[in-house]
Amino acid sequence: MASLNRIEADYWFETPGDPRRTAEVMAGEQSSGTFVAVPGETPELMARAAARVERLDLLDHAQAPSLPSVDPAAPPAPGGYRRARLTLSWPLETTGPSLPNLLATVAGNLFELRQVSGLRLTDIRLPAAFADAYAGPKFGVAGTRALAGVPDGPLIGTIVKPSVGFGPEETAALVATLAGAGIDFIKDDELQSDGPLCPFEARVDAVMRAIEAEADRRGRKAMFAFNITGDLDQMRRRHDHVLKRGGTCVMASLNSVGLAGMIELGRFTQLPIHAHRNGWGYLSRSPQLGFDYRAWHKIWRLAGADHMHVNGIANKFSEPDASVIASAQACREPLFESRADAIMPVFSSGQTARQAPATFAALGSTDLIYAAGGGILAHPDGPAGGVTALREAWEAAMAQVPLQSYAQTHPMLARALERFG
Ligand SMILES: O=C(O)[C@H](O)COP(=O)(O)O
Ligand SMILES: [Mg+2]
Repeated sequence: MASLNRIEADYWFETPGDPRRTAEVMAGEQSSGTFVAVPGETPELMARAAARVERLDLLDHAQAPSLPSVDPAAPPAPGGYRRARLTLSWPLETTGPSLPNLLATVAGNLFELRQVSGLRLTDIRLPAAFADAYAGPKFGVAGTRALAGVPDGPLIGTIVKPSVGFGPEETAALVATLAGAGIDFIKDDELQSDGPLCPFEARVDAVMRAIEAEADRRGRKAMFAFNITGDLDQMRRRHDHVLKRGGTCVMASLNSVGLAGMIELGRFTQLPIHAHRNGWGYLSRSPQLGFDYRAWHKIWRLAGADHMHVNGIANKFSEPDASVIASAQACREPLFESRADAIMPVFSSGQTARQAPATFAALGSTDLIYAAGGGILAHPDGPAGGVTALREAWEAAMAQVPLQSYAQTHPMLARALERFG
């Protein structure tokens, strides 16, 4: 982010009223003002504390409001619903470099304002004081590669599936097979943490025995992201247990642990944090409401996320490919000029060998974790065949050889293409 002494936030919004007046309402609501003038809101106070409208670009009109209004029976706005792009700024002095208070400021009581019929936070830019206050990712791309022993190329990964139901030993047996096949990365599914069916510590112990045994043979330790999602004490205890057993990654569900949870984990951790974004749909699925990933991910990355989920090309959800790639590219851009803080985008959701070429072509980089759950485990020759097939798919993608041609001399890839056609 550029060097600034004000916080900046970009929005897309839609309004039945005058866009300039709406922008001023947003700035007022989120700084010194309220719905009516109050004593003390002097020009001097506003000069030091008020949010400022930095830029307003008018866009198209919509015939109908994108979001329901307070009075659904109200007649349509005579001139239609004007859309606009807006940049607001705030003096750093009002919030200080505090992520939770930043969130309440740039994404607080805005989305429900009656003056808007659509509102989306599209980006944020922060003063360097935030870089002093938050260390950001401790491992990022380089640290993850070093711990996983993968100096270049994608990290080929999977998710333990069935997501829940296996006990510790069944999980470890699957992990032994995957590690034996040369996988780089495995994660718990977000549904698996510390239930009685698969207690956390027993799972870590069994899985790490399998991983260490394979690491002794191969000289390279597969990275397993153990899901430590819980309250603060639980997360600290689980982190320490993973560390003690030689594990190299912990995972947390961002929307479950919340921002304070992630900040605390970011400060505490001695391991990379694999940040799962489950729940993202309720923050983003309507294009006229919520967040762009570019804005949202910056907050969690600054809090300490080293890997962040971005969905995947031709995913099993509803997100278009262009949006997935924009998210992944955002993870690769530095947050601050003063430090290298790129993080690993995690492509995951219905990924198979098939999407490797398009992913590589669109991203133009192999700094990613490519995690295929069903796409590895449901391979006709079993999970080991799935790992081999996915690696072959990426070899083909990087060499720009069509998958079908490469499959002629790579039977595991050929079987994957048949299975996931
Ligand atoms: O947590 C995840 O990333 C998903 O469970 C992905 O699973 P899938 O590869 O089987 O879709
Ligand atoms: Mg999952």
